[in-house]
Amino acid sequence: MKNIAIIGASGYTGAQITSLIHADANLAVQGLYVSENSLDKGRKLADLYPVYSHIPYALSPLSDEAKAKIVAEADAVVLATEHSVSLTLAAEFYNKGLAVFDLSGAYRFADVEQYPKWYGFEHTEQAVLAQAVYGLAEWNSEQIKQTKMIAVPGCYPTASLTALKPLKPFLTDAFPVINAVSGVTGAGRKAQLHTSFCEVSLTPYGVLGHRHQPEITTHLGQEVIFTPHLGNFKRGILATITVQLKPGTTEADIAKAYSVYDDSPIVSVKQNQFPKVDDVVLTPNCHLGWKYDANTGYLVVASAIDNLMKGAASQGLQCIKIHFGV
Ligand SMILES: NC(=O)C1=CN([C@@H]2O[C@H](COP(=O)(O)OP(=O)(O)OC[C@H]3O[C@@H](n4cnc5c(N)ncnc54)[C@H](OP(=O)(O)O)[C@@H]3O)[C@@H](O)[C@H]2O)C=CC1
Ligand SMILES: CC(=O)N[C@@H](CCC(=O)OP(=O)(O)O)C(=O)O
Repeated sequence: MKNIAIIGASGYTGAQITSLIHADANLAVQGLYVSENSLDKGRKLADLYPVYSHIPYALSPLSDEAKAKIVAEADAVVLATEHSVSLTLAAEFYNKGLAVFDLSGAYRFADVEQYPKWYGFEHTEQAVLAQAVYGLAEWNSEQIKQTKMIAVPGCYPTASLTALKPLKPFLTDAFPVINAVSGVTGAGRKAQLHTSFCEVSLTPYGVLGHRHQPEITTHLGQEVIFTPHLGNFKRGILATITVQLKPGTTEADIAKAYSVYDDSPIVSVKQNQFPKVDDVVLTPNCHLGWKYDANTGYLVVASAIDNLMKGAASQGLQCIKIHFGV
């Protein structure tokens, strides 16, 4: 049995991963934590989310005593906190010997120069960063076993990289074009004008400047054009990707490339049939669908995930289970 502390447990991804860990026979919840001055400290998770009425734990403030208790009792921490909070907490717990599963972007780039540009801070924890592995579970399982610092990928990069990585041998210099729509939970639980009911419609944002563009580029090893959109639904991401493949690439080549997922219980692939967000919401699954025009060399592949599940919490759980071998 592995004991897991969840920090940021009152947020959308934190509550989701709490429910997954609570349901797992090989894992136990050491405790749920929020910031020291949180308005929710002392409240039960079930009071915030009645859907989790079966989960008995209350939210504790992350005081120095709470941190000492985590170090004494837990095997790992999940950080479901914003990037700058994860930056320091990850190093604190990693340096005390715990495994760290960070859902934020604070450890996803090996190159420290990316952080001021995309996250607005200097990376102050370079020794820990050097140990970090990108937790794209289907691709990096060996490294996830071997390090205690796992940077769980972002939601859009998970959808995009799962679709594009098998195609790597067939890519040319032409940038894949990724158009992706996310549900509003992607922006987290805190109140913000642009995510309020009357404001949400369907619109692109972060055009030619979203931090997930360099994340996808880095972990694909190829430049991409990435345009996210906010849609008027709660959960889920649909990424539709258009890419021109090397001359001579055949349908059989593409089918063979995607057969890398044949044994995956999570990723399923269909030819000439496209996924729907509703079919993956509340599941850990990624559904891919592709169609290829051999005359022009253009391939369209669509990738659907639940942003809070495969895009964060269930991928975090995959990483925990791979890391601990449970
Ligand atoms: N939402 C999504 O679809 C995805 C999110 N992510 C990433 O996961 C992380 C969490 O996102 P999300 O769940 O949406 O965020 P939320 O805003 O919903 O939740 C943030 C949580 O962090 C807590 N928190 C804030 N400050 C501190 C602190 N100093 N110490 C301890 N806890 C703190 C908050 O509680 P309180 O303020 O009351 O203390 C809350 O529980 C972010 O880095 C996000 O970028 C990654 C993939 C997908
Ligand atoms: C709809 C929405 O706002 N989505 C978030 C992405 C959430 C996520 O995956 O991101 P991290 O890289 O922050 O972990 C955004 O565009 O910033």
